[in-house]
Amino acid sequence: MKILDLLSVQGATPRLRLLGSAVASSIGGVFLLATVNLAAEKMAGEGFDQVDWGLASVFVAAAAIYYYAEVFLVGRVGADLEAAIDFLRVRILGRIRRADFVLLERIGHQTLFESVTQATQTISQNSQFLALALRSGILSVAVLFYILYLSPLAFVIVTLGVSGGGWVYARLGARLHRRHHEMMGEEAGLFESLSDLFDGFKEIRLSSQRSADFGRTVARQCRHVGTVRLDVQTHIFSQFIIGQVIFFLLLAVVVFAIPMYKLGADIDVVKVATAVIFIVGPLGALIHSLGILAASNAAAEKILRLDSQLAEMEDPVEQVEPAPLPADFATIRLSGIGYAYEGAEGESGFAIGPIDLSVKRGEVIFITGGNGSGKSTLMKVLCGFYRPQQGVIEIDTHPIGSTTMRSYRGLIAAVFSDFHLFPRLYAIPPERIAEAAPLLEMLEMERVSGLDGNRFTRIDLSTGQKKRLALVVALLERRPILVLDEWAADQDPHFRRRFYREILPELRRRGLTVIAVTHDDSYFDAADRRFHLDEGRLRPVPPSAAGV
Ligand SMILES: Nc1ncnc2c1ncn2[C@@H]1O[C@H](COP(=O)(O)OP(=O)(O)OP(=O)(O)O)[C@@H](O)[C@H]1O
Repeated sequence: MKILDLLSVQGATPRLRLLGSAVASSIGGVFLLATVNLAAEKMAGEGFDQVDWGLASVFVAAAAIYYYAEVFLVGRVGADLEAAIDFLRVRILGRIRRADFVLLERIGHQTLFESVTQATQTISQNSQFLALALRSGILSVAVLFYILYLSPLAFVIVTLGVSGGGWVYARLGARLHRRHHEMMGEEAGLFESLSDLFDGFKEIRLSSQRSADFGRTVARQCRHVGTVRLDVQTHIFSQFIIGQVIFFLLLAVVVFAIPMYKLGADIDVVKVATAVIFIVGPLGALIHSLGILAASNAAAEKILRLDSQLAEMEDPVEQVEPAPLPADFATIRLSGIGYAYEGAEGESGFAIGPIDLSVKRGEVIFITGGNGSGKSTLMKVLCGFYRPQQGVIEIDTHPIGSTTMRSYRGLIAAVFSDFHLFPRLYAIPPERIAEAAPLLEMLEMERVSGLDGNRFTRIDLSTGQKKRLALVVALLERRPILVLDEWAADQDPHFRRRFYREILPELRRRGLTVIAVTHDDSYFDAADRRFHLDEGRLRPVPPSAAGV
């Protein structure tokens, strides 16, 4: 069971603790049953005015063992599972941070998100059912052994009855599970339609035919959800009733069938009947919790699979101590750089290169190119996310390889076209945060947002405004190379002008090397040099050339 593997992720102790307390709780339970039976037998033989204090003490001790083992079991398993989930979550987040970029892109955002949030939530919410299932299973087996002790024949009969009943009950449970899934699917469809109603409100209002058709579709969905839900509730109720009937049948076999076939001499019917009544609770709990545990088990499998997948994806660059690069470097050089995506089966993927580019420190370089010409791909190679399959990147005479890659990445600050603005500043020392105010002013953001400690006071802004804040963060990092991918595309004409005519020259004055992807042909003169990318090939554009 994957959920048990998950429990042992930090060592075998939690698993042993779980097993130990489940066994203790079951022993307590069986002792309770045996003492009641013994006391009843004594009373039947010696009269009702006799209290056997010895047996009463055993009963109290068994009850105490049962109680404490149960409390410990449920509390401890929850805590152990929670600790295992925390441990794995942190490990997975760390492995994501250190994973190879290309492989991580392949896994996809959705899988990562589901595994780290939804799957862990499913396990946390149902943690007590693991304890319940284990304790109920052991207790049921222990009671069966008690019946075996009372009479081997009764044991065979009850075991057959319990197995048959369990099989019928489990089959009903599987059908219920399927219907439950169906119901969740139908409900998800209904929620999707509801969010369509809000997101597509304008489109729906614009066309009365679409509005009427949408209304009919949603009404049909509502009716269907209602029908499936009713069916699920009926299934739950009939499963419960059938469970009760199976139990009564088992009791009838013990109380009527055994004496009828004159087997009573061999069997103490009253004691066995008490044991059967006693076993019903744990059996019901076992079947119920096994159904719920299936969901936790699937969630545990998902997390553990992702964890081991990520373990194999660790970027080799993260495993070596980075070698430093000269802080006062003069040139970044790309020589014969080539990178190709893996294509679909039998086809070759998009490729860039061979690319030769040499950028002097303090230069402002523009890169232009049509849609799909490979600009973002080149930026990812330049930033060291994609390792070039051919050629070499050099900082002065230092080639960038596994040992220097982390130091190289540390020279670059960037705002990508699909940038993310973090609501707080990470790894910016407190004394440098004061530099944010003039930067916010330079980017005309001082009245829109600001910093409260290391958090932005507002980030629910337009894309252009968020990009300005992302540039503030990039500049606060004080790295010598600034990479901007279509940064000005979302700015209004006034600010775009300000960016090319005032901000870029100011960045140049500060000594920053700027490599910017841009389409703004009115401002091409703001660059020291311009290059054009066409189907993955980079060529220099003479200063006199207008447009592309
Ligand atoms: N992860 C990927 N796997 C396979 N192919 C990719 C991947 N990312 C991009 N491509 C392909 O590479 C080509 C170049 O994409 P890229 O994003 O580098 O171009 P771009 O010049 O930045 O385009 P745009 O200006 O439209 O953003 C496209 O054909 C794209 O489909």
